[in-house]
Amino acid sequence: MNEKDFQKKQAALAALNYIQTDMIVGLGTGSTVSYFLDALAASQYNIIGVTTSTITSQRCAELNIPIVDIDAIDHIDITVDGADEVDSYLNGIKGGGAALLMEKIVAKNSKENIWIVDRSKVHNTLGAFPLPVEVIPYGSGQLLRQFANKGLFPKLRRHPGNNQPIITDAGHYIIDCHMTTISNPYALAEYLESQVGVVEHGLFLNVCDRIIIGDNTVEIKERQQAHMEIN
Ligand SMILES: O=C(CO)[C@H](O)[C@H](O)COP(=O)(O)O
Repeated sequence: MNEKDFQKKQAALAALNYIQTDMIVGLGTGSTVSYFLDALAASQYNIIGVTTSTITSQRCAELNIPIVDIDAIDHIDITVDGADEVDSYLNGIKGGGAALLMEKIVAKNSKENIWIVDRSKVHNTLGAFPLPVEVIPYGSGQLLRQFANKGLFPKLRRHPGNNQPIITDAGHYIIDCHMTTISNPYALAEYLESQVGVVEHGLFLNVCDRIIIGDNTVEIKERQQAHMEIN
């Protein structure tokens, strides 16, 4: 196991400390969450999961973790998810695994959100990781043009093998915006949310309550209060 995977696993194991029997647990998507699912399946906790992607549902089936439809429950106690990048305010970029829409729906309906990450994902400012934006296929070429004019350096995400556009679980495309630095994530989120054809974006602002950074010694940071950019 390489250093990054070691850190992911350490963070995932530490997240188990926040789980209690009978909880309804939101289950994110990605390789870090996969370590968490392994740990959860091996634990004594009797939980019900709410999944954020087909792939996580499949992993739960393999591991015998019971899951429930999000609309069949009235609350989610806690969600454990990964992230692609996190800043010092615990804001983040998600969607590297194309699951950002369901991840955001589950997160917004959770009483508490924990992100588990390796140290390479923690930066002062967001933008090093390309920002995924989930869009309706119809008119996506127009959005690509608008985003380019806005200086967002957009690129339609395609399968490396056949070069076809990636289709999300909800049937949408992903446009990755390669900006390098996002100076005002709040303004960018507002712009993206105002564009017709944009379904959701990967900026998760004031969502994460606690981040667990895996390392030889696990570091845990808690969000103190909502952070708002003042223009
Ligand atoms: O947002 C996500 C999927 O849409 C993942 O949480 C994110 O991509 C992190 O993945 P990994 O744990 O594999 O690095």
